[in-house]
Amino acid sequence: MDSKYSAVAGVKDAKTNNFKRKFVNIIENNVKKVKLSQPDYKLNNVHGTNKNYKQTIVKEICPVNMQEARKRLPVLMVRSRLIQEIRNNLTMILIGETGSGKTTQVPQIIHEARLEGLGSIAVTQPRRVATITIALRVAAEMNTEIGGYVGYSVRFEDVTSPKTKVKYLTDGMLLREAIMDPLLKKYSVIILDEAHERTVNTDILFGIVKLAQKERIVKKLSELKVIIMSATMDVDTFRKYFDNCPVIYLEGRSYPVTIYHSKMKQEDYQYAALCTIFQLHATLPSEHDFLVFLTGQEEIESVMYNIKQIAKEAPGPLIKVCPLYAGLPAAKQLQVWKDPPQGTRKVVLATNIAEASVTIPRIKCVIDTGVVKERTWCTRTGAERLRVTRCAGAACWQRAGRAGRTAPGAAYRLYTVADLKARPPHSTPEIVRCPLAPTILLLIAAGMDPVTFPLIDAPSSDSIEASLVLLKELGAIDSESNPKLTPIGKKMSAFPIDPKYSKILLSAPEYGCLEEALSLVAVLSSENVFHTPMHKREEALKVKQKFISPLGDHITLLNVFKDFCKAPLKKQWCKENYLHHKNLTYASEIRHQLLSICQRLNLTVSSCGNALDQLLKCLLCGLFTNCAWLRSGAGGEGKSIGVGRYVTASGAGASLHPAGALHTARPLPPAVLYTELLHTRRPYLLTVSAIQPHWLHRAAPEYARRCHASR
Ligand SMILES: Nc1ncnc2c1ncn2[C@@H]1O[C@H](COP(=O)(O)OP(=O)(O)OP(=O)(O)O)[C@@H](O)[C@H]1O
Repeated sequence: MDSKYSAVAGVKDAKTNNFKRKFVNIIENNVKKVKLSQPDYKLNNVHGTNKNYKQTIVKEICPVNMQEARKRLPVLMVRSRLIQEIRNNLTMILIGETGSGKTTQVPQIIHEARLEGLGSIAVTQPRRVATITIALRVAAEMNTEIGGYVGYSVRFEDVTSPKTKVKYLTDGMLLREAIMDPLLKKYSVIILDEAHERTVNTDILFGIVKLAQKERIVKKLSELKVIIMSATMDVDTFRKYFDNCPVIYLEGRSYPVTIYHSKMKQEDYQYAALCTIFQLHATLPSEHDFLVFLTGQEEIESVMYNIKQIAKEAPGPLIKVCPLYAGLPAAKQLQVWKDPPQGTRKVVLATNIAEASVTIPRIKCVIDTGVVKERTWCTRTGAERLRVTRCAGAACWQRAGRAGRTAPGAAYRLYTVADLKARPPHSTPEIVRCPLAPTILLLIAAGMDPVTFPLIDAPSSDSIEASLVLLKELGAIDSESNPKLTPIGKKMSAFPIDPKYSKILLSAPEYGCLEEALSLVAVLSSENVFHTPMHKREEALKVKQKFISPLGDHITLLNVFKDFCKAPLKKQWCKENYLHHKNLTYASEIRHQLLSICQRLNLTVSSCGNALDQLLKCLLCGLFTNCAWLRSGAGGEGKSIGVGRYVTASGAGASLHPAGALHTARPLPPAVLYTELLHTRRPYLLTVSAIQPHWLHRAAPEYARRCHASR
């Protein structure tokens, strides 16, 4: 709320010189001016699982003069040299400025020179939205339909065909393909893009492709070329890891980006962002769209609300605000690529999902707050901590690189030059700060040894051990040393979801509740279904009451999903009930896919009807490590750490989240099952249900014994 008031105060200031004096000062000047030209557009044909939304954005992704623009890209200037290098080397690192054409052009260059031979080209991306938009762009550039020669594959959506030669896919999807075929035989070229991001999946893929290359030589199979790409990566580390492979530096970028730095430290980055937006808004033409980097959904919604309020009074053209964050339904994410009506400025408020790879045409100004919300995991307590932290230098350069892609641009950094210099150049790899059980299961399923697997940066042995213990207790592996998949582990790895969730599905027939378990796991694997707009918060919470179950959040979610499935006019129904229509639709698509895997595995699909405690018992089979007990004394006791009314099995203190169904329950249940333990300002248990403590013994006897012994 504070930010709202300070922002509105900012508007009042904006009408006085006070505002200008205050915020013009934050910028250091260094301007270049270049003329812009406006492209005209045509609509291309696309197909996919959701035709409509892709058609609405494709015209912005594929302007008619695209081929002209392509020719000017720096990567095409060195086309023949690049072809030669790729021919001569099995592995290479390609470094080129943001926007130089690596992601969209290198696969095309390879394909045009037929370097892939009979195989195909895989290009990985860390993020879904980038994967889809880039594939659409490349299909248009190659004048072919998406899903034909060019396709993409993201979780729960595969738009490829046997014809596909250039396939964009998320790193997670390529990892899943590696389980089925660790030698990745259908590919002759694999491009691992945005290597600097160091997601767990990409880090594992580095090892997988390295091993596959060697193995294919030993087995006298066709060779596998590997290209590692980024604009901002730690070259020495990668080069060493890839046996001193050659590094190709690509000079030049599409258009210049002028960088402005704040002259002084900004105490409130949201306020500084708002002021910068309106300062630029008052002076720049409406075709200059803005991209503002913020840290998360709540912050984006709050800034969005403030912009809309301020815009009513501020000088300048009309404003269209577009949010862009991971939890937003895919179709809404893609709306960001749509041009606003003429005379209107688009202001995109994004998290770091828009930081790398993407090109949003018309973005001429990037406003970078310099912060990111980072998730870390504590091996000992199993708690995930979400905290806002300064992003690494590489991320700052990536963000600036989102401007200057279709015309010259500018990046306004709300932090000082000294601050930038003090930042670590690269972020800590995800693999050393995340739970590893899902990844280790995939590695074992692909026949690899998780302990000796070659990694650039190895996670701590504690972290690997904790994950192996969890997999053993889930029944996925036979032992922690020299682990092999059990029959149930093999089935678990068939599902593209966390092993805790696949264990729930595999246990459900025993509890007669697979119908309900499928719905719930689908909803939990989708994004947040509740829509709580800031300005209608009270009303949204009131409407939510009708779904709330005294048993807790899981059954509440199930109630929502069941009613959604029954509603004849789903969109309208969601609107009236403050629910995200797209996220629920996505959940039903996920359910559909999970159901077909269950049917393939011959699982009995039946319903537990009103005996919903069966479902909760079944949930415990996968989420048994996520139990918490009510503290006996007000201040807590024993070995618990931190604050909160509950203590988890690992001794972490936490409170029920205020948005949860059990928050106001009295008396509070003595034991609960939670889906997530999240540490934001304080530790919270998220998506919580009441359970009976003795259920744990049947659901996970081995764990219950260990847990009992240590309590
Ligand atoms: N959707 C799009 N709309 C308009 N232009 C686009 C689009 N996608 C790509 N381009 C153009 O192609 C250029 C090259 O994009 P590409 O993603 O290949 O660059 P890159 O070198 O991989 O950049 P990064 O390192 O930031 O990922 C962009 O700068 C832009 O001019």
